[in-house]
Amino acid sequence: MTPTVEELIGSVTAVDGAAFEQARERHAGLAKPPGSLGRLEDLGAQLAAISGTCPPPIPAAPAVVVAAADHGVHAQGVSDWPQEVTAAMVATIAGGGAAVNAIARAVGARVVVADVGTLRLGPVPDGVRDERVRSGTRDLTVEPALTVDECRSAIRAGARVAADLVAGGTDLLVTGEVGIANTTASACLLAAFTGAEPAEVTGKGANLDHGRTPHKVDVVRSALARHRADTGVEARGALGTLASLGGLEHAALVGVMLASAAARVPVVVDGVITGSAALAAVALCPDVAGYLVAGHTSAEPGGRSLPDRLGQSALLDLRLRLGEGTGALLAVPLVQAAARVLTDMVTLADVTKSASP
Ligand SMILES: Cc1cc2ncn([C@H]3O[C@H](COP(=O)(O)O)[C@@H](O)[C@H]3O)c2cc1C
Ligand SMILES: O=C(O)c1cccnc1
Repeated sequence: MTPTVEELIGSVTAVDGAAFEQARERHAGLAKPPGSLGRLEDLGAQLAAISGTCPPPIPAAPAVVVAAADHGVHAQGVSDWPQEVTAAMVATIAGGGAAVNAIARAVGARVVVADVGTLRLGPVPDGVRDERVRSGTRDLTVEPALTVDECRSAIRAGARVAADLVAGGTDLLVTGEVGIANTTASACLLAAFTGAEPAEVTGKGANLDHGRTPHKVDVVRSALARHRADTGVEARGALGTLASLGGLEHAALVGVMLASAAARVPVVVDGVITGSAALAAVALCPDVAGYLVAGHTSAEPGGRSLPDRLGQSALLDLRLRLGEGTGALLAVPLVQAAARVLTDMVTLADVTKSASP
């Protein structure tokens, strides 16, 4: 039985501050000038806090969950791509030919693509996990994109996928997504959860014609106005806000993050889309924040929203703006290296012992 959203939230405990301090102390004594491994030292300490052990386990079996769904807001002309591209990309990922597959192979990660709500007439193809909640969202400029019940179902779907992976040995989760028009829903979530102005978090997504970005900003602004007039972010709470403005893939990724955190498994977060889902997850369950690693800084305008909220610098900045989990996957070797440093290195005392005559 999949836990309810409240049960999922209740099963997440804060990361272990004592293990964090132990890792900090260990780093100070390793065979290097203290602090010289910079961001990698912070990451190693975070991994220790997540596992509650120092040294932390070295992640050996990473997996990316690519959650896929369509968006009613596409009707507002916010993407230059037809919605059929979402289902086509899902099939491409299942066939192993997308960017996420190439990069996952390079870093030794498993790829799981889950359809949580693409527009499709036929059955979900082989190799795609069928977790469909409904066919796309409603137009979020007109009405809430999802009912709270639909949002809960999508969160639970994502949690099921993550829990199954963890049960099968996955020890590092990576978030990915596809969904034409989902950078618009993401901009709405980023603005709602950070208080940023729509123009600060709305970009060209998958190459929206430059002249149409101001229209996309207007769409985000009117969606936020509609949402506030409906009931307001405060009144609806994090779940209501996610349902009102988010996509099925955003909600599913919230479930992935909750279930991973509940299992004390780190989650590497990708760009603005999975980042906006992460902001929703943290708003729903603040203890999730300790389990999240900002994989890279997306080149989209909202690329720094999640790293800033987590108080982290993202691990990579490669000017990526694709999604699918690509940037987060590229950061996987850094996560493994951060754990390995704490496991493999000898201490400064060992070095000075061997230096003495
Ligand atoms: C062929 C193709 C592959 C993609 N893979 C990820 N995205 C990315 O772009 C989409 C969001 O951009 P927008 O909001 O502008 O539609 C999402 O599917 C996202 O995953 C893709 C987009 C396309 C076109
Ligand atoms: O940062 C992302 O996740 C992103 C940016 C543009 C298009 N698709 C995804």
